[in-house]
Amino acid sequence: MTIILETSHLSKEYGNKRGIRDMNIQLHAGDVYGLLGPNGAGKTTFLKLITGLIRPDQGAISLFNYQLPEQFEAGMQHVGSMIESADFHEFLGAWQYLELVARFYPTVTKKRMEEVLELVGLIKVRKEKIKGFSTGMKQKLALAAAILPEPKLVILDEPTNGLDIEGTVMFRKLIKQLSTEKGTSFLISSHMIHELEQLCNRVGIVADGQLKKEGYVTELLKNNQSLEQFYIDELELSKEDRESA
Ligand SMILES: Nc1ncnc2c1ncn2[C@@H]1O[C@H](COP(=O)(O)OP(=O)(O)OP(=O)(O)O)[C@@H](O)[C@H]1O
Repeated sequence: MTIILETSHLSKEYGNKRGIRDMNIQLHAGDVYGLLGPNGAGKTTFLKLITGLIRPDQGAISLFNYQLPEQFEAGMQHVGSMIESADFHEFLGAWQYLELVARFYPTVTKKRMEEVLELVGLIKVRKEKIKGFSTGMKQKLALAAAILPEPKLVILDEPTNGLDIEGTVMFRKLIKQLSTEKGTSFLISSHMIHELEQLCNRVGIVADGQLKKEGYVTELLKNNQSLEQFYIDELELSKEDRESA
């Protein structure tokens, strides 16, 4: 199995002593890996470290065999990401925004830009200014930008936040399609357990800034009635550990 992302002992502590500690995660090519955890567990921090938005205090990140942060650009060339609510230039139209993103990727054509807008359901409003977009529409545009250069790995932080049912179904179909037809790998953070159960082949449970457990969804489901039950049991164990420490 080809390892496309590996973190070892990745740690980041904010001024308030919160953050993540000793996160060791491996992603294999073709994985749809779900990072599950309650609010404040450290999921976004982990994804920000991998995408270079913040720097680690300790630990190593290898992305497509490039070491971060030293070889950041080379490592990120096959990665598309959507971390927290995208910060858009609101005066631009959706099409103009994608044109701006496309400047970083010489291989992206106008046809590809139309294709991604069609995929996320924004083709009809491509000329409208982002200022007038709803949260869900902005989320869809951020997703379009993340998949625009046909990356090998797509990193998505809470991607269905703000999406309606139709948008959520679109998002799920898109991930399945890209993963089965193009072999795209995904790293997705969410607390929507049912969503991850349907989408992912592997999940990691994060709580209190640490990776508490991980495994193949099929394996986890063998011993548990549902991923939800497994998740609740793991969080309960982690709470007991904390209380007895
Ligand atoms: N810039 C920051 N400064 C100080 N503390 C921070 C900062 N960003 C995050 N934290 C803290 O670090 C911890 C992990 O936050 P993080 O945003 O990574 O969690 P999360 O699992 O993504 O949560 P959620 O599901 O609510 O988005 C939290 O306790 C949070 O309060």
